[in-house]
Amino acid sequence: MLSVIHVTNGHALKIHRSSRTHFPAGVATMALHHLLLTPPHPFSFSPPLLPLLTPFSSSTHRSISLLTTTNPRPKLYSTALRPTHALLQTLDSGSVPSESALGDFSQWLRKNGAVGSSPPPVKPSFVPEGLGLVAQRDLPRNEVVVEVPKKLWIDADTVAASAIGRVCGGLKPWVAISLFLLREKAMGDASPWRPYLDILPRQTDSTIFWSEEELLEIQGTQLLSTTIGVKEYVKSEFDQVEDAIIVRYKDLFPSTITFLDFLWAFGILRSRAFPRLRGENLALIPLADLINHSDAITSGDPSWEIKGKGLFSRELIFSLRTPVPVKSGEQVYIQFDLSKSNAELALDYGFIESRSDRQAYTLTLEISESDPFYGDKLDIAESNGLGETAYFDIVLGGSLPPQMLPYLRLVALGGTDAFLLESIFRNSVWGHLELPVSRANEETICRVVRYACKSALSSYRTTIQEDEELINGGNLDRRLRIAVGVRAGEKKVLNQIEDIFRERELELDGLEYYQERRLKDLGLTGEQGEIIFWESR
Ligand SMILES: C[S@@+](CC[C@H](N)C(=O)[O-])C[C@H]1O[C@@H](n2cnc3c(N)ncnc32)[C@H](O)[C@@H]1O
Repeated sequence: MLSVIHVTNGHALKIHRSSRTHFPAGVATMALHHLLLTPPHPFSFSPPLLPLLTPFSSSTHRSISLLTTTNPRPKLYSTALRPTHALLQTLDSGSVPSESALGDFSQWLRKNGAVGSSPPPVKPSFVPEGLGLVAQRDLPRNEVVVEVPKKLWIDADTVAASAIGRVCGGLKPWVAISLFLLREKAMGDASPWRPYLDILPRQTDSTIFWSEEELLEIQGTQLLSTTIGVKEYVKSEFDQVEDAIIVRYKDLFPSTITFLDFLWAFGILRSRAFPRLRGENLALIPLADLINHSDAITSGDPSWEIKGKGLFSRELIFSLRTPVPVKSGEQVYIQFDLSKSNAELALDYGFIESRSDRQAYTLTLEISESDPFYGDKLDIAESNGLGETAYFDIVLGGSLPPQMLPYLRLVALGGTDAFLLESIFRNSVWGHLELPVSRANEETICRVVRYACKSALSSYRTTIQEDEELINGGNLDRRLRIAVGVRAGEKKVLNQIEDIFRERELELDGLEYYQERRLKDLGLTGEQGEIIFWESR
């Protein structure tokens, strides 16, 4: 899968395109295993998938055909019920429940004590983003808007206490909760969760739900590789659980559960679980999960907490606050996650932002196993918190991650510079790598990175200019807007990286390298860098 660029000193520097959201066959399982098990981390979605130097591969196309949902998007609105908000009219109505379903849900919440004070500060309502929470009076900053008792959460405890609890014991929480949701859904009226399940969208605009045609709009992007990787991961989890649980305990699962059902459940959990309620703590919190995201909320502080209530604080409740004052009739919003890139927002939630620091590209660098200095380089990388593969997220307008240049220099190290790999330098080598090592080494990294960027840029179907014309023209379908925004953002970051290394290449003659620094330290160079000779009589 990896593209290998041969460098002059006889060993190979592997560099390939990747994304924080890429999943190669080999590491997909591991990386994705953490997907819902760990809190979001910039690198939790990082493994490489598509080689940087090859165009969109045919195997990728096969993966898309295999995994793309072909579900027609159902229309749930009658014309009469269609909301009048301008944006809502352009929303795919398949993602919005009926008014009667919303009424039943509100009643269910009241019955189960989930609305808090009376009258409730917010009301679940139709909003441009589907459903949302609308203020019923002026709300000051930090006012609690929703309190949901634990008995209404859907988490591992809910599954354990249910009829399928005894067969879900060893499953990952997200897999167990997915099976629970699908079984309860199939039970219809017999399920106490029906009012909640009925208001969940059939799909979001997450790229995991895009058609093959829609995915073509992100051809060449890291987002596409990630999306395919995620779907492959969900498929592999489904295949396992299908044999081990669904078929084996047929009596517990009276209706067929398909991969697309399972993917729906995955998408629901991914888009609705609050960031710290993932992994082992994964939970769906009905009502609170109707809160939408706004980029106008710039504080990263979580707007919620779990606290004890009732006699001796025994009952746990999920409490959601408004991070800013909200006027009556306006929607309450929170900030979902400041650290997510547009690709992550698109994958998890199905929207993106225009802020430049959401536009990112992940370079994946690797120490080749065929490198004659593989062992030494790996040892040095590991001593500095990196590994055989390292992922570097580069943000539009931001500088290169501090460890990227030393790692690049390490990977490219060889020839007459290889002495730095000897064990006597082990404690100081990283310090040396933080500065240019030699002209040959610095030239190699510039050449390789520039080549990698150009190759990546050549795999997109459109130019930045074409994308910008589309964006400025307006009237784009929501998914196309996401596609165009993400592909334009990736290309801008790639151009930025290319520019950095082009400029550096022009400065190669003016840089100070290891040998000059060393001579200087020993007092063997003059003011102008000339070498001082001693003549013996
Ligand atoms: C936690 S749920 C919020 C409730 C959701 N609107 C619904 O109808 O059930 C997150 C989902 O809401 C939608 N959403 C939230 N904030 C959004 C925004 N700023 N722009 C577009 N869609 C948004 C996306 O579909 C996202 O996956």
